[in-house]
Amino acid sequence: MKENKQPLLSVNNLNVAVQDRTLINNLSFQILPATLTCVTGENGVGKTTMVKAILKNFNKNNAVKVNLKRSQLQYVPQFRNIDNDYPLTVKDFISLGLQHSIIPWLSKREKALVSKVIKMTNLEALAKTPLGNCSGGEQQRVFLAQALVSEPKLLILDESTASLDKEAKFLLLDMVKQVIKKTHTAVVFITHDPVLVQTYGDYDLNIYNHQGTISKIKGVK
Ligand SMILES: Nc1ncnc2c1ncn2[C@@H]1O[C@H](COP(=O)(O)OP(=O)(O)OP(=O)(O)O)[C@@H](O)[C@H]1O
Repeated sequence: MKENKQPLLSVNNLNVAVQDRTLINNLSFQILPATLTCVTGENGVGKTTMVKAILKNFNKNNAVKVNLKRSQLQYVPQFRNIDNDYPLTVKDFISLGLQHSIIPWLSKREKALVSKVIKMTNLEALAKTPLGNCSGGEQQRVFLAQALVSEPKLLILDESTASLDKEAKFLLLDMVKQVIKKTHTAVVFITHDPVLVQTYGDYDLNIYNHQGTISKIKGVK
């Protein structure tokens, strides 16, 4: 696939606030295709609120310029409580992420897409398992897969590895890197884990003292 170097997202002097409190002043950065940008900073600096501000301002003004359709941006949120008796199978849960056409059943193309994503996220053996029976690490892979079936160009992962053990964190990020390589999707990954930032990140968008600074991670070409 030929790489396009046009930014998918340009944030220009965005002020991020909750109620009357400004969390980040004049935030500016760009996201290029096929890159992994880590968003870092202490608890409460405004990382999740920044993502919500981007979604809220999506192409409404100059502060958030986006070179994609809304359906091409997927956000995997921080918390999802799946009860042990949650009945949907992994495959059915992933299919819910399809941008549905008018027909109520899955088309041939949609079925093929779901199968491709299940393979890509290494969930073949769990496809018929109820999601409630999956481990935390497996569930995170399923959430990733559900976001991927809509073929996003930009994927935002909010602390997707927070509850995972070390091995599962690395497995998930290995998978994310493979997806980036295969599909040129750009990933924005909110994380508190400096090892993951150094191991997998191309860029670090660090929020500190109400300012956001983006830098290339050492060793990245
Ligand atoms: N709807 C809201 N109303 C009032 N305050 C809010 C609201 N949402 C978030 N906040 C506050 O805004 C601040 C930033 O919250 P946010 O969740 O964006 O931080 P964060 O950097 O993502 O934190 P963490 O790393 O702990 O997830 C916090 O002080 C939080 O309490």
